Amino acid sequence: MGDNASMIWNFTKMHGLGNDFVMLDGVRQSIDMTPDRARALAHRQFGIGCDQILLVDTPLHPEADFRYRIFNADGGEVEHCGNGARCFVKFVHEQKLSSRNPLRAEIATGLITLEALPNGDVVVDMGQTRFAPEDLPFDVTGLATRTEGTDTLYGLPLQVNGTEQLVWLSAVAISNPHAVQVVTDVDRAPVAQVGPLIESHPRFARRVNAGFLQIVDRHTAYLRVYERGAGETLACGTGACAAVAAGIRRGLLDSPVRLRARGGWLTIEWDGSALRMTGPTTTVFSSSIDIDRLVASIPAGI
Ligand SMILES: N[C@@H](CCC[C@H](N)C(=O)O)C(=O)O
Repeated sequence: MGDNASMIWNFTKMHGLGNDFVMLDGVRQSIDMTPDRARALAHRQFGIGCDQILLVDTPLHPEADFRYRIFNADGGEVEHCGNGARCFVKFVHEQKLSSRNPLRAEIATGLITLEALPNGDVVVDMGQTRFAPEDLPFDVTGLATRTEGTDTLYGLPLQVNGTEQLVWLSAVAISNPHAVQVVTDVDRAPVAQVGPLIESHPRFARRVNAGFLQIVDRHTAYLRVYERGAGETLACGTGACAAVAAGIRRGLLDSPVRLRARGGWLTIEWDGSALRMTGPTTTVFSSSIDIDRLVASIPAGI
């Protein structure tokens, strides 16, 4: 158990398809998370290194087994995390916080159900999917629109290398905001160049996760995501759900969809309301860290 005075935090490093996490048990140790602390833990050179931090805690909701909070590598707290949700289940079971299966977890936007399968994969009922621009929020005033299937696409003008390009985006909220574009070849998609322009575009008041989706056939797709607050990751679970929902609405995909992220494969099922994500999780190691010493060790401006 962590000692409050010395600020030693026990943690476990995990990943879901290479989207990596520092997992913290806030049930048996007292964790006061701040943006500075989250950034220090996530720092690839000075800290442990991760895309996100998950803080597991006792629930406030009477029907939940646990509550967990999610922090991006930039220190910002966010609504949802698909790969983190799967890691949460394995973490709770391995740390013997609970042997319950399925589990009910409280996240910032409500309750979700998660289940460990006999093969070790975890299936997550991802909760509400929304498509109205105000759900992200996405200010679409004056933007060109186009209808494809049952989806509305918004033409976002971007300056790329001094040239204006119109990028057609599906708007999807899986609690957290996603802007998905279809590309012909995900390996050649300009994720590093265009991703940050979309992620921080002023029309997305809370910024956005930018997805690049390649359709392979009606049940197979490839995806890369430039994540809000973390940059391109090897996989993004909510991004996968958003991309599949957008692909189905656009008439390009049918459920179930096998989706390949750079770090591996997920299965996404969507019947127009319930959205389920199934995939693996991995525990890397557990250790402990003096959080205040870590924060103090990072030079200003880095
Ligand atoms: N990697 C996650 C998503 C984490 C949050 C995201 N970067 C955001 O800011 O909304 C996933 O697997 O879903």
